[in-house]
Amino acid sequence: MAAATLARRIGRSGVAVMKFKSPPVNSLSLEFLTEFSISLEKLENNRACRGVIITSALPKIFSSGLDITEMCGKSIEHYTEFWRAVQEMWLRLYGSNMVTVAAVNGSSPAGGCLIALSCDYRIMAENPKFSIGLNEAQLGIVAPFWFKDTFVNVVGHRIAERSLQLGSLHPAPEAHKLGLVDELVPEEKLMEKAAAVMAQWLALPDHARQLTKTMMRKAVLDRLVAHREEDIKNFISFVSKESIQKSLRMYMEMLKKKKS
Ligand SMILES: CCCC/C=C\CC(=O)SCCNC(=O)CCNC(=O)[C@H](O)C(C)(C)COP(=O)(O)OP(=O)(O)OC[C@H]1O[C@@H](n2cnc3c(N)ncnc32)[C@H](O)[C@@H]1OP(=O)(O)O
Repeated sequence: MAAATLARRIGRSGVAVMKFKSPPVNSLSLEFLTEFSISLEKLENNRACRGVIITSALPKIFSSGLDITEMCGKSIEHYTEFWRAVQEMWLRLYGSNMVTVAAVNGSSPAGGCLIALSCDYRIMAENPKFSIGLNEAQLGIVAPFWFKDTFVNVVGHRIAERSLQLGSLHPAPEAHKLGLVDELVPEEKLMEKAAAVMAQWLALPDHARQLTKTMMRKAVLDRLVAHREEDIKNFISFVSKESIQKSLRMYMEMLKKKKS
């Protein structure tokens, strides 16, 4: 892979630490997603690895979500490959047998939030400037059903419905109040806390924890597996619309203008 997006380390405790490192904002490009899925697969197949802590090596950003440039002005073939990579990443992470802990050390909109939601436990730095949420509606796009299902499974139907319709990005304290993240800690204590939570989860017998996790998540995972090709077609048809392309271009321009 050309870009070193991730670093991995498996300690004696059987815990890997994955650090997103794709400047400037850890956006989820096709290359990033592919590398992330391959790393997850390798860890999953490594018997020495029982858990993974996911965090960012960049200051202030966990992940800025899907790379919007991958969804702008590209070919049908590219959209197909990109969306399959997004699906693959989620199927691997949400369906992982490992204990997965997100140490959210920065903002985490949309696809970045999905990554955190797909873990077993979320700890966020208690900085009110950091926000998290599925803000797709703000971009004029719609979070697919499996993003929504993952969100509902974490916060419940009512909170998910309101937050999704409004495309809300919740500052860390609000995200904690809503149950979107499980704990807030000072940023400098994030990794120490993640390791302590991991140790607590790993104290249980793997088979019992894994079967329970599968029981809780199987219906949602199976739904995407059964409708994967249809979901790709829906994505292509949606993202190819001129009105959606215009919304995405305007959003990118707004991001650039914000700087000047
Ligand atoms: C049917 C479709 C379903 C799709 C499902 C999911 C959709 C998504 O995940 S869409 C992505 C949603 N993400 C966002 O809305 C976040 C957008 N970004 C931001 O709000 C800010 O960039 C952020 C808070 C993350 C960081 O702020 P800053 O530290 O101030 O950085 P900048 O805003 O200056 O950004 C630096 C640089 O990165 C570019 N950028 C940011 N986000 C993305 C992105 N998601 N994809 C591609 N590029 C991104 C930004 O434009 C800047 O570029 P330059 O101006 O060229 O430096």
